[in-house]
Amino acid sequence: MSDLVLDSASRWFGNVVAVNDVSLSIGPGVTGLLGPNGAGKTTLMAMMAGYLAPSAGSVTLDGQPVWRNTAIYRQIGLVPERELSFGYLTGRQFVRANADLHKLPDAAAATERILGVVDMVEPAARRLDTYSKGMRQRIKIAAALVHEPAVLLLDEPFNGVDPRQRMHLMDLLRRLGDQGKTVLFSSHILEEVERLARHIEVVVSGRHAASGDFGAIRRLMTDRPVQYAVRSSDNRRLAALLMAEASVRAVGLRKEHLDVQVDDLGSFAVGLPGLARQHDLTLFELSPSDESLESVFAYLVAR
Ligand SMILES: Nc1ncnc2c1ncn2[C@@H]1O[C@H](COP(=O)(O)OP(=O)(O)OP(=O)(O)O)[C@@H](O)[C@H]1O
Repeated sequence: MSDLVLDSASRWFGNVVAVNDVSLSIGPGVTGLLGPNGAGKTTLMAMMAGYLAPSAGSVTLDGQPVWRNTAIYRQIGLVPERELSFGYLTGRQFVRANADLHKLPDAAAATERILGVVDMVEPAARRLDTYSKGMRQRIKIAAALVHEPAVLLLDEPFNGVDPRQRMHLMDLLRRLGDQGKTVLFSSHILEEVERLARHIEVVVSGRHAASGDFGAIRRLMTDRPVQYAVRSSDNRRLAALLMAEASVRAVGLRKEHLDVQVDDLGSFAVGLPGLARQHDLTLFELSPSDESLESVFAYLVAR
């Protein structure tokens, strides 16, 4: 099974609400936790791993509360975003220390086994401070998996990792998901999440904003109204023409340009040049005015 369930979970720090009334359920396979910086992803993962108590609501694994539950800690591995602070240890010593902390009956064998899984047997004799970013991620994953937990949580595992190592890491996580582990990784990059996750949970400003497979999330993001700045040889006349277009939701006449809110991006972009030509207008500029990821997320929250 291995279902992680958050039920109206909140976490605040003084008067900062980092996680606000989040309810969601994460099962076996790979799930992506998508959200912009500061959305509360790290706080959510710390609560899921039992490192932080929820201020309200609950976090359970297969019905058991995670917080202060040693039996449940054995079922969970967390790969934090922060860098390793034991650069003087070899990869093998670092993983072994984690095996010892878990009091594994054969810590040496468990260490060798997991070094093999993450493909780090050969570099394991070297010090951590000689590793590339991708290798550091893999050794952190080995340390989080050495006790064979059913759940693996990874905070921004691909940040700063080069493309080849990223593929390697993605393959590893995919394999773990296929083996039936519950794998949850956070990211602020939609493309990254789309490539790997069977299921996506979106959080924005501490709130749960959306949930679904990548098709559903992509549709939510591309079907949203988009605002364009348009400049032409006669903005006033173009505004009147645009108002009659089905794909246009609103037009604002500014000093130098038009703000055009578009529902259907595809047909607007295809139709605009023809419309201008037909009425002898010249287009000088067509540029999206709110394409930041933050605005996409803001739309999802406001729905
Ligand atoms: N220990 C803390 N004390 C005070 N505020 C905190 C603490 N931890 C997190 N916060 C605040 O809670 C909010 C969510 O932070 P969190 O780190 O969980 O977000 P995030 O989505 O992981 O972002 P990032 O990817 O930038 O780390 C932020 O406003 C942050 O400043």
